[in-house]
Amino acid sequence: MKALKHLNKYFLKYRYRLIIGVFITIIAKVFALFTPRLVGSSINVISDYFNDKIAYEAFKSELIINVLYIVGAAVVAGIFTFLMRQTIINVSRYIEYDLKNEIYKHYQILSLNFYKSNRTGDLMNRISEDVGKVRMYVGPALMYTINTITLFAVALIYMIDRSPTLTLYTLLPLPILSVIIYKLSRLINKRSTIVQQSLSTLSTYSQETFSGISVIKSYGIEPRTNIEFENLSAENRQKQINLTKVQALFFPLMILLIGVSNLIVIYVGGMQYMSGKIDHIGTIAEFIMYVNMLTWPVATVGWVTSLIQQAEASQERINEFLKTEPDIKNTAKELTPIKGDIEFKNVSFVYPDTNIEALKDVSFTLKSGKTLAILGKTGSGKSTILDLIGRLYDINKGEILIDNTIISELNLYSLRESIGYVPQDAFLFSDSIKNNIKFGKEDATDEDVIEAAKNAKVHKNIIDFNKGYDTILGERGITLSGGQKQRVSIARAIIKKPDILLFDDCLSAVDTETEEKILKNLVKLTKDKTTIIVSHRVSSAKNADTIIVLEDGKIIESGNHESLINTDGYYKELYTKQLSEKEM
Ligand SMILES: Nc1ncnc2c1ncn2[C@@H]1O[C@H](COP(=O)(O)OP(=O)(O)OP(=O)(O)O)[C@@H](O)[C@H]1O
Repeated sequence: MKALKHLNKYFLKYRYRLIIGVFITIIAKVFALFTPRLVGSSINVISDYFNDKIAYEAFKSELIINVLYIVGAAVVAGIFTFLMRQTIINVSRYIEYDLKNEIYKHYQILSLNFYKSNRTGDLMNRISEDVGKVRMYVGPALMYTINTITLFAVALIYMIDRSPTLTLYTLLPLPILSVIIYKLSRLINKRSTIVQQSLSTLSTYSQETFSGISVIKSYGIEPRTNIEFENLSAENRQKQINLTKVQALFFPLMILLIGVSNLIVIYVGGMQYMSGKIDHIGTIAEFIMYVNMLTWPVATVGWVTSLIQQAEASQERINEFLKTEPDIKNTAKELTPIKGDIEFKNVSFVYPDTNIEALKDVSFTLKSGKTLAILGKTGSGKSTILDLIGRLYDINKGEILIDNTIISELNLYSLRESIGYVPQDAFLFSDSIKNNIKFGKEDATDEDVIEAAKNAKVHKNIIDFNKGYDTILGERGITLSGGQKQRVSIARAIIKKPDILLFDDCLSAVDTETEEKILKNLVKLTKDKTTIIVSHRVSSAKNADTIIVLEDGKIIESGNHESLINTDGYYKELYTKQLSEKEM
């Protein structure tokens, strides 16, 4: 129960609703238990009439009054049972909502590394399935526990009042029932978890094949994927059948145990009536009703126990993430406006998850308003430099200074707010093109959006779509070409008018002519902004104030276009090669 303590703050938050819920439950049960008493006394009236103890008129009026009471008690119990669900189950929905928000908010502050070391499916599971299991504890488990306690307390008073011996015999099979249901519930849960796991494998497999459908089709491997799906599906079917087997045992077992209890009541009650230990025959009917009313709550004790165990395990998994601290911490509480001077002083960086040393002793200075181009082979560490400027990771050695302040001492949100980042792999949300561009600046007007799209040379493409800027993009923007996606992504960054602009090889899918036009616009737009362009093309780098060439995490060349084409090395080689390609 230690993990579940996390929920106490929510119980406290909704304490008034819960207290009302408890009262309502008690009232509902008290009224529900009137029925057996009234049925018992009705049978006594009938028996008295047949034994000539009362006259016909008295018999008739007493019976009618009893029937009216039964109807009245049932109506009141029904209304209060409805209200019981409306209070306690509603509270569980509120807590579920709060807990989901708490987890989501926490996910948002966790660092990139957390997302690298945990699978998306796991993150999703903890916020959906695990929260769902915890809700069963704060809702149904709590409600059934109050229900059972109240029902037992009230019923016991009534039963002992009628016959203590018969009460003992009636209650005897109930603990056995509870233990059996507990064992069965555990088995059901175990098998349900196995079914859930197999379902999630099945859906992950289908999701992946749908996302990669073009690869599957172009390689003609549909039959192979069909067989694999069929195999996974068959495995799932078998697991579902195994689950159904134990589920099917649940109700027959209940019926069997209720039957045994009823037999005991009839036999022991009958014997006691014959021997005169029970005065009225109606008591036997009353006890039969108690058995039927108490069996389900007793069965729920076993069920509730296993619900609590599951909730405990789920909450433990949730707490594990909630307790995870972000690797990147914001130490400056005050906002720190950024001008845009960037300096790397002997920076070395090792990725914590792979231990790859991506940067080795890298130093450069970039004054605010100037442009730096970074070139180098794949895997040489270009994107890593951009990630470090956005403080997606903290460095292991050296110093990164922004406006002469160590990056970790700046307010994290001010730093990121001042950056417009265009990633290598353009990611667009399943939303309209307009909203995807506005993502960079929520209060942007339609004119701002159009201007940004024009500067990114994507406006003409957008207005060619039937719905123009309102065109909805599918998952990962599948309706756009690679180059169009890159340009929408550029528009998203420049609309923000940030002080620092980071372009990570974001013109790779654009033809050289469009690239030229975009670069021309960027020269105007980035005049007074610190800009870093990562590229594999000399054409993107040549206008930069400084160019650095990376190899294996180290700077091997640096200078400007003029100086570098006059020095033998990677840049000159690339320039000559790309120039001859252009001439061809
Ligand atoms: N998130 C990461 N976790 C672990 N290792 C990484 C991560 N990102 C990059 N690396 C490794 O760090 C090295 C530098 O990668 P980086 O992405 O900075 O290269 P790059 O020059 O931008 O490459 P490209 O031109 O292909 O984009 C590579 O060896 C890469 O495998």
